[in-house]
Amino acid sequence: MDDIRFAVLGTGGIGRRTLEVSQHKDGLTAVAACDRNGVAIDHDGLDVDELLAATEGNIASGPQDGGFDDDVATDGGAAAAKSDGVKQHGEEAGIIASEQGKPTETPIDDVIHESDAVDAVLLALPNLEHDFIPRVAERFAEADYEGVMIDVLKRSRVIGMLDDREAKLKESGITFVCGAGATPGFLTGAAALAAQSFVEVEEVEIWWGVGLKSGYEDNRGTVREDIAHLDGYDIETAREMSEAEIEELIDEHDGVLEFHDMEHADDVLLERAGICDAEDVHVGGVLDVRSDEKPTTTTVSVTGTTFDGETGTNTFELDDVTSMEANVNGPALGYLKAGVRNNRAGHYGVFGPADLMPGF
Ligand SMILES: NC(=O)c1ccc[n+]([C@@H]2O[C@H](COP(=O)([O-])OP(=O)(O)OC[C@H]3O[C@@H](n4cnc5c(N)ncnc54)[C@H](O)[C@@H]3O)[C@@H](O)[C@H]2O)c1
Repeated sequence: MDDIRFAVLGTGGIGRRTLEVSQHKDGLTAVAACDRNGVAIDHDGLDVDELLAATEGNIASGPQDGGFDDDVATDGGAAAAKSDGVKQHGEEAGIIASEQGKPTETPIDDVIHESDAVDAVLLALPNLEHDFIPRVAERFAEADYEGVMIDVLKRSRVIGMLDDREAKLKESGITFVCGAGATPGFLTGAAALAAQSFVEVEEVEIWWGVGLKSGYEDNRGTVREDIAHLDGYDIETAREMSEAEIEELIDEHDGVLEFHDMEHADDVLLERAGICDAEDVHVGGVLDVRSDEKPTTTTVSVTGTTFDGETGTNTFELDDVTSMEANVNGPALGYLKAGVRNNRAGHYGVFGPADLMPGF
């Protein structure tokens, strides 16, 4: 495939790693990156090493602003976080610490402005407002962007919000690949593949384990969103929590959070690919922020009936040594490349990870 020029929106825990992993893949050139405070653009290719070094331990994390009609980078809770002494927040954080970065109040619009020279945009933005990512997609469509957009969002309900905008995206020439991280994403694709033995799928069980000790500082955005899946919490309460409140909650659980029946889009993404009903998909897992070792092995189990009447369970298992960062960003970039192949073939609209696997 020809060289792919790509942009990353959001250079927090995930976006930084996307840039890093892209250096190990053929044909990918990062030409733009932004966070809430700044933007870096170089059509000949960003100096990724410099950008990563400048933002190491210094990401502009925290809840995104709620301003949907523009992308004014208000502090969105970062001031509260700063007063808690968390180093990666504050006015000087993130991309503007890089010599390639420029401060801006309109980081996403600045990337949209350059999007004629961009083949793919990876959205590693927070999902603490359900329609934030769909609205960003719409803004690219309104600017007649032609190319790929891909996100690593988790919440089931967001897929419908993207589908609602599909006509606009198609008209613009956008191939939007949604839910293409680890889960949903990698594991959704694995479930679609595992389902091929069966003519009828009864159940899909996804059980993940993540150990984040050395990556905890960099992944606070993800941890905050995961907290919204605990009993008694939702996206609004998680968004409003101070860093101190999050630490308190983590202390109460001795650093280990266990999740059941998560609203993960694997369910709707498998249903829209015709594999099973959304209600037959169950996602849960264990997050340990005090150990690098996975607290449990990540597995995908697909139970179904074969054409000749046998009932069986196909299981896909990740090695415990593969990190969350490897399992989100490798697949995200793989799905980005699959998206570009489709876009160049004129396939526009909204696609899930299971749509890019063998059909069912
Ligand atoms: N599907 C999966 O397997 C999977 C796994 C991990 C994380 N995620 C998701 O990835 C997303 C990113 O997580 P993270 O840990 O990198 O978060 P983070 O908080 O570390 O990073 C978010 C980035 O977005 C930027 N940002 C916020 N508001 C912005 C705005 N208005 N304009 C421009 N930039 C803005 C921030 O400055 C930051 O750089 C989350 O939604 C998380 O749930 C998905």
